[in-house]
Amino acid sequence: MIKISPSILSADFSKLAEDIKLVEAAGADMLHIDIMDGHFVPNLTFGPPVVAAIRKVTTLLFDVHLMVNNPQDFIEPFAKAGADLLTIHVETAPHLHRILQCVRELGLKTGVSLNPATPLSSIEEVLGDVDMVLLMTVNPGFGGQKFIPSMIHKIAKLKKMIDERNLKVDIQVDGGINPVTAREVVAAGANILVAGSAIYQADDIKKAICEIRGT
Ligand SMILES: O=C(CO)[C@@H](O)[C@H](O)COP(=O)(O)O
Repeated sequence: MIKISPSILSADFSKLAEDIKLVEAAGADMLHIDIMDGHFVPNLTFGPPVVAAIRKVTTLLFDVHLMVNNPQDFIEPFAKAGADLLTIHVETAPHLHRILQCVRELGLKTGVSLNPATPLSSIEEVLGDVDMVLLMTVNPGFGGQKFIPSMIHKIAKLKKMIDERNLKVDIQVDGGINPVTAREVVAAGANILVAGSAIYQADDIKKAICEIRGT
């Protein structure tokens, strides 16, 4: 089953609650919330108070993607704000195992994310400790970028690593996902697709979600 996680980075922030309800009504499986700090990535987005505020308007699972330096400082605040799944970038966490343990102890699902240039070998030792791996298919920071085709091979390689170890780990992809690239990433092994502009810029959001999911 392919799951769709619309990225609110592409929503209209002046009517964020409304835009979240739109994707919920259109059949989204979860909500992708990009947390950017202006250091790890060259952009700024939301802090815990915004996440706590939107927690009141939807029951969608909150898929919180931390693109911040010092992620250990933000785990508890985002857990309290209502995150369900917290994804940490491997590039930001020298003590990755400890951070993931901390996320799990707070009762949240754990994700680990890799930038396009970061090799899969960096997560070999924690693959058994995560619920999800998020492979960035663009360089993180902005919506509306072009999918990087060489990421298809990386997705397939990760799928093989997971299957060979008989693990149940979701593969999420994020960046440049539209109905065309969605087919390619799913064929390679991805099962959770994040999409921002392809959903929020569509005339018919429900149709866009169905087309990306392939239903
Ligand atoms: O994390 C990011 C960008 O850094 C994404 O979640 C974007 O929001 C995806 O946007 P599209 O590429 O789908 O427009």
